[in-house]
This record gives sequence, structure tokens and C-alpha cells, in this order.
Amino acid sequence: MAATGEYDFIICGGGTAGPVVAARLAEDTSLNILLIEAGEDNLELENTQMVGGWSLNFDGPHDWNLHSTPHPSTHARIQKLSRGKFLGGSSAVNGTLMVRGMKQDFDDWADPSTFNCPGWDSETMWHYFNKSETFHPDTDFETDWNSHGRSGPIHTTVHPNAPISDKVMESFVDKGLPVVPDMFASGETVEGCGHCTRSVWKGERMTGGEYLRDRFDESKRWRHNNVTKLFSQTVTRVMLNSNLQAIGVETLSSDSKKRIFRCRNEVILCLGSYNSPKTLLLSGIGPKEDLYEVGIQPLVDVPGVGKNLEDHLTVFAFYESKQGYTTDHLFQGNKFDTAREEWRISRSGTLSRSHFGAFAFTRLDQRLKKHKLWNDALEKSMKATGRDPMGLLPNQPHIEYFTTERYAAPKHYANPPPEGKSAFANIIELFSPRSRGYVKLASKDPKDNPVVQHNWLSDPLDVLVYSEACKLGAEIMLEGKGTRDLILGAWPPQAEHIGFTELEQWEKFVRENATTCFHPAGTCKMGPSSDPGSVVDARLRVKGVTGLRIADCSIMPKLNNGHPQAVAYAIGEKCADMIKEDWKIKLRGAKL
Ligand SMILES: Cc1cc2nc3c(=O)[nH]c(=O)nc-3n(C[C@H](O)[C@H](O)[C@H](O)COP(=O)(O)OP(=O)(O)OC[C@H]3O[C@@H](n4cnc5c(N)ncnc54)[C@H](O)[C@@H]3O)c2cc1C
Repeated sequence: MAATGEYDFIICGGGTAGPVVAARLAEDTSLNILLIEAGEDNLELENTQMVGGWSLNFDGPHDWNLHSTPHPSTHARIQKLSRGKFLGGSSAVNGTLMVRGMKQDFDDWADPSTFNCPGWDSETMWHYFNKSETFHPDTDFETDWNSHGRSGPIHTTVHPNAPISDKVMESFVDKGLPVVPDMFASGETVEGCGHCTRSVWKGERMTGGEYLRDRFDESKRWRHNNVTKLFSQTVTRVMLNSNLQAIGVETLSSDSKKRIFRCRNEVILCLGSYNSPKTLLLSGIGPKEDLYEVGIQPLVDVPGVGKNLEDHLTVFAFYESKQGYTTDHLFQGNKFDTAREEWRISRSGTLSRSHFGAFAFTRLDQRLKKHKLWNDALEKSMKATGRDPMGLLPNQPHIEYFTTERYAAPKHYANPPPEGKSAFANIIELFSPRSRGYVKLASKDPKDNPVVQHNWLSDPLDVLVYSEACKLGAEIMLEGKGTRDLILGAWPPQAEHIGFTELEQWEKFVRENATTCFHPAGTCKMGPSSDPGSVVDARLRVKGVTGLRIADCSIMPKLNNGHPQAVAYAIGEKCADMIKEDWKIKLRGAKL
């Protein structure tokens, strides 16, 4: 098998973080960079650009088609774990929400007494969040300009609310969550509600691909001549020499042809939280017992690879609403085709925007302190760490609420209201869960998806916090002054949650309904060498080898209390800067 190329840096994965690393390194025009992506270029893939087309990418050739392994805590339900397989990766299939999380989340990453990852504090992360972004505020939006960028490749906006979202905000305020302008970018408000930034501009979704090609440039040319883009090639392993130095990668094409690409400096894995650990394991880097299990000779025993899998859960509580508030009428009947035509012609209409509406953060201390389970755990955790049992300080929220502006949900919800009826959801998202899962190889065949066991809700405290959050969420919707008179009942009408009065009813509800928020993280955790579970150090270098880094959501030592795409961009930005420092690469080329 002959080598088919040699590059200074090889970036594996053209998703969210990968293109950032490639593009920033390419600012030095003397460098020769290869970016390898298993999926296609997204230029001709309409559903990666049409904001409302996101779920049409699921379950086909543009999805990795991963599934969770059943677990009794979620009633052995098998859940789809969609990930984008094209340029832009999961940023090209996501809900476009740019909820950065709290400043404290990143100060925890950096703090020696918590995750001990120097250089990952909030000030640094806000610098990189802003660097990746060009924010276009609405005229009457009160912008916190310290928390937005003006010249990054990812163009963002706020969303014009449908009437239902304004009514939901009224209920949030009525129930004690005040409106705080731009709180989801500023990262300082723990209890409040407001609008969040979206990775949408001029009716199009922004993806990691923007770093490589300016979508609004008529010519559609690539920004950098020194980045070779290789699509439809799956990286199957990192090649290590006898000194355990990464010297290249092996790839497989869809017609099963193997190729080898060599690198002079470094390989950077940006394959996401399921596939980065998978590729390390296929390369002989991981827990030795897991490798022996599938017949792979361990080269480096790194016990943390694939462990520490964290995810946010969401549960959708649907309500039927009076007519005139939601946007269901724009989708019912054959209106989807009309809406798509409108988007095609003018990049406007309902498919030019995401269907999420109002947002809120809150803590649940008052409710939780009624429970012995919580109080016992609180006493212990306060003594041990000064934090609550979820690992949070008082300036970090337990929960996010966000709502839809019509009946919209993951695919297993299949009860859209007929014409003449409207529905919306209050989505309850559990932050900082205690449950952790894992990613393991199913076999040594790189074509097989890995085994993913999330273990969601396996920790009783997660169930308690989540059930209380759902109960409060229902009170806000049913008693809050904006929504109490417009909600007609649950949707579908036979849904029982509308009548729930007891916490146990909500516990059953979350076990039966909670589903992934598509935020997997932590499977190649960053941490100091003293942490046996860490896979990369604070400069993102893989333990036990040289010339190999990871830059994607898998490196998060703990998920942000927010949504992860903005973090993925920031990780890519910071990784590129660290590589430049380490290799003393000078900027000679054009800036983005
Ligand atoms: C349906 C959905 C909705 C979401 N909604 C939001 C939201 O609204 N807001 C938010 O902040 N976050 C959201 N997220 C999460 C967010 O999009 C991801 O956390 C983030 O994009 C992950 O970035 P990443 O770089 O880690 O991985 P990815 O973006 O998944 O990139 C990995 C890339 O590597 C490629 N790849 C994988 N394996 C190989 C291989 N072996 N060889 C070559 N290439 C390979 C993949 O095809 C992909 O392009 C959502 C995610 C999904 C799926």
C-alpha cells in the first residue's frame, strides 16, 4: 500500500471543530494541510443549509446512524444518536442554538481544585467564542458586545419570535425568571429568561464549513489554497511508529480502498465524541482490557478512552394551544413544499429559521431541599467539594427550559396536530447530570459503529432533579400568566402529563420520555497527568504518544451548562493557537 501524500498537519473530521483547526493553521500559507472527512462536501446538500431542513438529514447516508444501547433506567428504549456526516458535521444538522453556558463552567475547567486544565478559563473561552462569531443584532435587541464577535466566520443572529414565544416569556417572568437581555451569550445569569443567539444568517444555517468556504461568496471558492480537502474517506486508524509518534493515518473509501497519508508534524482528531474514541481504540490507544476484548493489540494503555460519556437529556411536554400563536399552520397539509419553495427563492419564510422559541435557566434548590436523598447528598458534597451534589455552585443552573413554536420534536414523536389545531412543547433540559456512560468498539472492523451506552438517569439524583424540573416546568406553563389561558390541554389530548400532581408521575414520565439532547461529550477527557481518566492534556495532546491531538467535544472534562456547538468552535480556535505556539508557526498568510 503506497503512501498517497505527505502533509504538515492532518486534520481528521470536517465537522464543527475540524475546519476551524484546518483554517486557522492554513493562515500560514507555507503549511500544507490535509482535512479528511468521511461524508460529502455540503455545498449541494440543501438540508444542511435550509435551517428548517435539519431533521431531513437524519437516518440516511448523511447520518452516522448510531444508536444507544438499552438501559433499564430509561426503560430499555433504544435511542437514535444522530450525528452529521458531511462537511460541517453536527453543526450542519443541529438546532442552531448558541447557548454558551456559564462563565463558571469554564473557570471550573481551569481551576486546579476541579478539572485543572490551565488556559481554559472563561476569559480565554469568551475570547475564542467571540473570535469565531460575527453577530448581527436585531435593531431592538440589547446586545452585550463584550460577549459577541464582529468578524468571525460564523454569522449569528437573534430570532424573531412567534407569538407563542412571547407568551411563554410572560409566563417565565410571572413565575420569577426575569428577562435578562443577551444572558445566553454573557454566561453570568443563573435565573432568568430571554432570547438566544442562532447560528443563522440571511436565512441560512452556518456550519463549521464556513471556516473553509465563505457561503455568501458568489464564486463558492475555498478560502485557503493550502488545505487539501478529501471527502468520502473514513479515517480508520492513526499510524504510530516504534517511538509511539503519530506519523499518518489510514483511510477507507466507500468502495473499501485503503489509503495512507503521512504527516510531518501532527495528526489532529476532530471526529466527535463517539468517533474520536473509536478511532483511538482502533489505533491501539485505550483501555487495554477493552482492546483485548475485540482482538486489538494495545500499543498505549490509556484507560480513559471512551469513558466519562456525558450528555444532556431533554424531555418534551406538549400542549395544545389556542389558534393564532404557534407556527403549525405554516407546515400543515402540503405547506412544507410551499415553504421550501419560498426558502429556495428568497431564503425567507418558516424554513429560514429554527423552530425553538423562548429560553430560561433556573436552579431548583428550594424544591430539592424537601428531599432526604438531596439533603444527605448535599451535606456530603458540600463537605467534600463545597458544591451541590450535581457538582454545581450557586451561579450555575440546574435546568434549561426552551420551547418550540410549533409541534416539533425528535422523530419518535409522531402526533402532529391536524389542520385547525396547534401545539407547542416546553422542553426541559437537565444540566450537569451525574450519570456517565461509555463508548466501546463493537468489533475491530472500522466499518462497524461503536457500542454507545449512555446510562442516562442511572443516578437517582438525576431522576430527582429532573422530575422536580418537569414539575416546575408544568407549573410555569399552566399557571404562568402568558400561557395559562391559551393552553387547551396536553397534546395529544390523551397525554396524561397535564393532570400530573405528584413527583412520582413525573419520574415515570422522564424515564419513559427523556431523550438525548445530542450533546455527547467527555469521552477523550482533558485533564492533568495525575487524573487517570484523562486522555489529553490541557494542550490537547494524547497521553502516551507524540504528534497526536484531539479537538472536538470529546475533550470536555465536563459539559458546559448550555449547548456545545459554540464550545466546539472555541475548542478548534484554541487548539489551532496552541499548535501555532508549539510549532512557532508565524502568520504569513491571509486572515479569515
Ligand atoms: C440533531 C442535533 C441537534 C443539535 N442542536 C444543537 C444546538 O442547537 N446547539 C448546540 O450548541 N449544539 C447542538 N447540537 C450539538 C452540536 O452540534 C455538537 O455538539 C457539535 O457540533 C459537535 O462538534 P464536534 O466537532 O465535536 O463533532 P462533529 O461536528 O460531529 O464533527 C465530527 C466530524 O467528523 C467526521 N467523522 C467522524 N468519524 C470520521 C472518520 N472516521 N473519518 C473521517 N471523518 C469522520 C463526521 O462526519 C463529522 O463531520 C446538536 C447536535 C445534533 C446532532
